[in-house]
Amino acid sequence: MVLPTEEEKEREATEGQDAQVVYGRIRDIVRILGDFRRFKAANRSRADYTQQLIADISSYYGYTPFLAEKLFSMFSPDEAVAFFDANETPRPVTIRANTLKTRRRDLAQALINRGVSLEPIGKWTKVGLQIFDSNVPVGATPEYLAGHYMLQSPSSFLPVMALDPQPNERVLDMASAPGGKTSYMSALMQNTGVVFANDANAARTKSLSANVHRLGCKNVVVCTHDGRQFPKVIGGFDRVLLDAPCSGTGVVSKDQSVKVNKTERDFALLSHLQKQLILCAIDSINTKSATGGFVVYSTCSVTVDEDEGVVDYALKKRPNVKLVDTGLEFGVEGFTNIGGKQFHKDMHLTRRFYPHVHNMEGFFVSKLQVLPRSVLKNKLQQAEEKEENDERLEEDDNEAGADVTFNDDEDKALMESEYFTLTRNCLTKTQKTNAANKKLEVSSHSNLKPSNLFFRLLLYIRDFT
Ligand SMILES: C[S@@+](CC[C@H](N)C(=O)[O-])C[C@H]1O[C@@H](n2cnc3c(N)ncnc32)[C@H](O)[C@@H]1O
Repeated sequence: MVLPTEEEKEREATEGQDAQVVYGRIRDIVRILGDFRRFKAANRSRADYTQQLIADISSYYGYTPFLAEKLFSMFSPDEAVAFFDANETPRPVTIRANTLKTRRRDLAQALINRGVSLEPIGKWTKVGLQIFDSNVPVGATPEYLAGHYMLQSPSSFLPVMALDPQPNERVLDMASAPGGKTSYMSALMQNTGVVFANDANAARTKSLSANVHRLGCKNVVVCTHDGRQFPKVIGGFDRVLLDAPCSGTGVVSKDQSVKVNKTERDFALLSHLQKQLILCAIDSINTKSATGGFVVYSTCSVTVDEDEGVVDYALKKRPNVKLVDTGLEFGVEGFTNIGGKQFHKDMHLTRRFYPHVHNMEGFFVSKLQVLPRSVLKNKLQQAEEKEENDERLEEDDNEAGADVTFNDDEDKALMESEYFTLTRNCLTKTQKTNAANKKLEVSSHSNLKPSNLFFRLLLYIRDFT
């Protein structure tokens, strides 16, 4: 073992003191920004303090200035610091009981007998257990090797609970390795139907296959395609989970490299890929599914560009898709607007999970229902008809004597009206449009006599030939 030199010890001590000073300043600025009028110094603006705070967060917690600012901007200053603090603390170790092989109660008893201290995670899950302490490595107990449980973070239960796959369905897990969610889906479907577990990374599908075998999932087909090849490869699914490749800003406590290894360009490329994948996920749905028709889009990132930004894009590109309730009991509502960006009004139905709020990794979960295009067509038709009707009513309001029923006398009056007194060449474009609208309006009246119709037709031809 190499002992640190006196010089190294001194440097460490100085750095420690420096860090304490920076953390003290972070706390001070948060307090000042919390009641700005009361605490601010005379010559300093809010922007000054905020800039200093972001610089201090970047240096104290070790994020690139770009990422520190990106994450900071999503929260109030005090919540931001709570978020950055929580990323420094490891999350609890948790496992999911595999109901294909055991019951949670039996598993808990077996592990307690081996000297594991544990408790159910919470009321919201019937399969999760939190491990507090253990005399044995939980990743190598006989129960683990026999496939009675999966080491899995609670946040990764949530997309599967939202997807709610049913027995006998046909389900796609588009980006599935190493298979925590695939195996949970398989269990919820009681080993019936089929789960296509896809991942573009062939190396990662090895651990996926190993987990599928260990956990006894017999309804899983493992495949290795770029998700963007769906539904060309295979489509017609009742449900699709897209647990998308992401920057991992929700799992910093597990992987500290996220703090420094993503540039602005990486974020742009990722959200572009996520947008392509979500459209493929939507297009892989059988819109006539009797039981399903749902896509769940989730990420382990908290950045808006990878979450609400992607869902909003999908809603714009696919008008036959709507956001629905995730069915999850907790979580913070997704943003309908933030930093000058406006998202779909239903974005509040999506759910965000944060380490500092929920003591679990940061996660985003959204659930989309994909409707048949015929429903969309009807909806569009109805919307169009409504729009036409509204326009017509508006015009009626604007026109004197708009409520016209036609008879011969009125037709006579009309003959003497603007349509006949103006020559065609004198009509402006607007007048022509008005004239055309009037004629279309007239033609929709049911009490027109054939003679009147003929007369109208003459008018129409006159204006538009
Ligand atoms: C967040 S991880 C999935 C975790 C997995 N759902 C689970 O619960 O164990 C994202 C996965 O996306 C895969 N991936 C990346 N690009 C992809 C693409 N274009 N198509 C399909 N999968 C992709 C990665 O290999 C990675 O395994």
